[in-house]
Parts: sequence; structure tokens; C-alpha cells
Amino acid sequence: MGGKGKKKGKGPPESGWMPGFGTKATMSTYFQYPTPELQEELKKIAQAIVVPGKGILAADESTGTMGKRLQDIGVENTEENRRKYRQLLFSTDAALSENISGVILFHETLYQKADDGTPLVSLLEKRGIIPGIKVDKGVVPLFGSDDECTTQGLDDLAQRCAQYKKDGCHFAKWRCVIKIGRFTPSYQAIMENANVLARYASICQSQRIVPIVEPEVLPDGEHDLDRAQKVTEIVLAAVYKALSDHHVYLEGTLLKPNMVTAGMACKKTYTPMDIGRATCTALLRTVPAAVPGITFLSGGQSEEEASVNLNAINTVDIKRPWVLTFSYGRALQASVLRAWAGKNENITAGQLELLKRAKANGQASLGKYVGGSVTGKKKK
Ligand SMILES: O=P(O)(O)OC[C@H]1O[C@](O)(COP(=O)(O)O)[C@@H](O)[C@@H]1O
Repeated sequence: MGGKGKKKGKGPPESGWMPGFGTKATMSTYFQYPTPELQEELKKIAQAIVVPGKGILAADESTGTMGKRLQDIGVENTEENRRKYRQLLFSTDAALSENISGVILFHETLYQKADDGTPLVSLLEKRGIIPGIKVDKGVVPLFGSDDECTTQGLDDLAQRCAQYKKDGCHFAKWRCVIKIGRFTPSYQAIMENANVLARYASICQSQRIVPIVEPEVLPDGEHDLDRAQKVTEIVLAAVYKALSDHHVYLEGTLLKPNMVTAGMACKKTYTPMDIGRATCTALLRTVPAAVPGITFLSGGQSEEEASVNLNAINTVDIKRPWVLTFSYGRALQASVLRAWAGKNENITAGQLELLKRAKANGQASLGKYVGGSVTGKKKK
């Protein structure tokens, strides 16, 4: 563990200091690692999230994104309807915690209460599920670029994290978006997004919160699997260089990447095993083994595709030094929303769908999912 035996206080420690570094002639490599206690706390949280057979429910849709989900089922996007929906999710039978270790919340949800006055976050705690929080403030354009973007929200992040920790959140999430096009991603977008993710991660750790680092390479476009793999590798390599530059303690982080899939408009077809191989190869080339777990986003895949692909990722014959599991939004909630449709009498039906998808993905994270087995519909 880094930092043990180093002297506290300002200036370089006497032992473990490499003469010649930190002089005017060379860049400084001096850094005080987090205290052993903080390292231990962060590592324990990260490991508890990626415990075998479990993953994350991403219920952190911002108000706008939630609006789209509710519109699809004919429900108005009001604070009360969002509260009712999240109450449905978090009051699911305690068996949910057999496959869900953590839930990512949106700020609003953290301070909402169930019908009986119980804070929604307490419903998770009672089930042994770790609450987490989305801390980015959304994607904004990179002026002058070919429609590329960065993610904002750093300014008051330390204060917000300190408050969120007090309010029961032990991990956070920040999403950056990278686009594949003829001229993209650009060096500017890759470096900017890598750096903002690293700064975010460093701030979270300073406040005893495990950062989930999410550089999402979008699946929009006609590109094939090879191009998606190469871009993912380049982006992840930049992210881990930036995390190293910011001295982020990797054992106390998690990665939330895209799976490597061809663009949605690509004419070639690929099997789940092709996706599994491309994904594991890209990760193995770029993600240090010190990272305890990788929790994939579902990125517009159907629920069944996301389970089958995760299963393939966990069965291909490629070395996997990390736990590979899920942090799905749409791929855990699409059936729930349809079954609920905003009606009180459908709450249980919605919750049963959540249990089914959580189970399927829990099995997939162990490489034990049989396609179609939770719904009774076999995949073609
Ligand atoms: O509302 P936002 O901030 O665009 O969030 C988009 C969603 O993307 C995710 O990062 C991944 O979701 P999907 O699994 O549906 O792709 C979620 O955590 C989040 O809710």
C-alpha cells in the first residue's frame, strides 16, 4: 500500500524520496498518498460494490432523461411521479440485494421520502444496498469542436461530496461522453474528458467517496467493432494516464465503461462472443489490475442483449484481473417502467420485473446466464 512510513506534513519525506526528482531540472513526482485509513475505507467500499454476483442499479437519470423514460409510458414528468417511481424501485423485496450491491441516486431522490415518511435512501440501507450519487452537472459542448463535449460540475464538488457522505452516500458517478465520427474523437476531447474525470475522482477520494469513472464511448454511428475497440482503448489509456497524474488511488475506484460494440448503424453483425472478446481485449490493454471492478453501462442495448453480452464478457477465454459486472440504467428498468405504467395497482408487477433483470445480470456477471431464462423467452 502506497504511502506507509511516509512523514506527515509539508515537503518530501526523508525515506522513499528519490534524489534528483523534484528539482528544477525534473518534474516533481512527490505525492502524499491518502492515509492508510482512507485507503482502507475506499478499498472496502469499492470491493463491497463488486462482490461476486452483484452489480449496480443506475437510477440516477437526471430530470430531463427521466422525462423521456416517463413520456414513453404516458406519465407526466413531475417530482411526485419521479418519487413514486423511485419508491417502487427501492421498496422491491429484500431479495433485490442478492444481485444489487449499490444504487446510484440523482440529487433529488436522496432527499425524497416514501409515502410513510421513510427517507428513500433508508429503504436501500435497510436492504444492505450501498447508496451512491451522480455528482456531475451534465454534458456541455466543447466550443469549436466537431460536436464534441465535456462534463461540468467540478467547482463546488468537494463541498457537495462532503455533504453527500454525511447523508449516506459512499460512492459517486461522473459521466463523460466521447463520440466516434469521421474526425472524432479529437485529441482535445480525449484529453479534456480524461482530465476532468481524474480531477473528479481525486476530489471524491478526498471526501471518502469512491469515484466511479465513466468515460462512455457512444454507440452512435456506422463504425465497426474494430474502430470501437481502438477508440475505447485510446480513451481508456488517456483516462488511466490522467488518473495516475492526479495520484488517484486506483484500488478505491471503479470504472464504468461502454462495452465494445459496433456503431448502431453498422452493417456488419457481430456475436456476443465477438463483443466479449473486443471488450476484454480493450480493457486488458488499458485498465490496471489494481482497479477492483468494472461496472458496464448498458448504452441503449436491450435488456436481454445487455445480459447476454455481459455473460459473454465473463466467459471469453481472455484474462480478467477485475470483477466485470453491471451498472445498468435502461437495461434494468425498461420492463419495470412498462409493467408499472404509472399505476399503483402495477407496483408489484414492476418490482417483479426488476428482480428478474437483476437476477439475470447477477448470473451474467458470473458467466452463468442462460439467455432468455428469466423471462421464459429464449433469445433467437
Ligand atoms: O440523465 P443522464 O445524466 O444523461 O444519465 C444517463 C444515464 O447514463 C448512465 O450512466 C448509464 O445508463 P444506461 O445503462 O441506460 O446507458 C446512467 O447511470 C444514467 O442514468
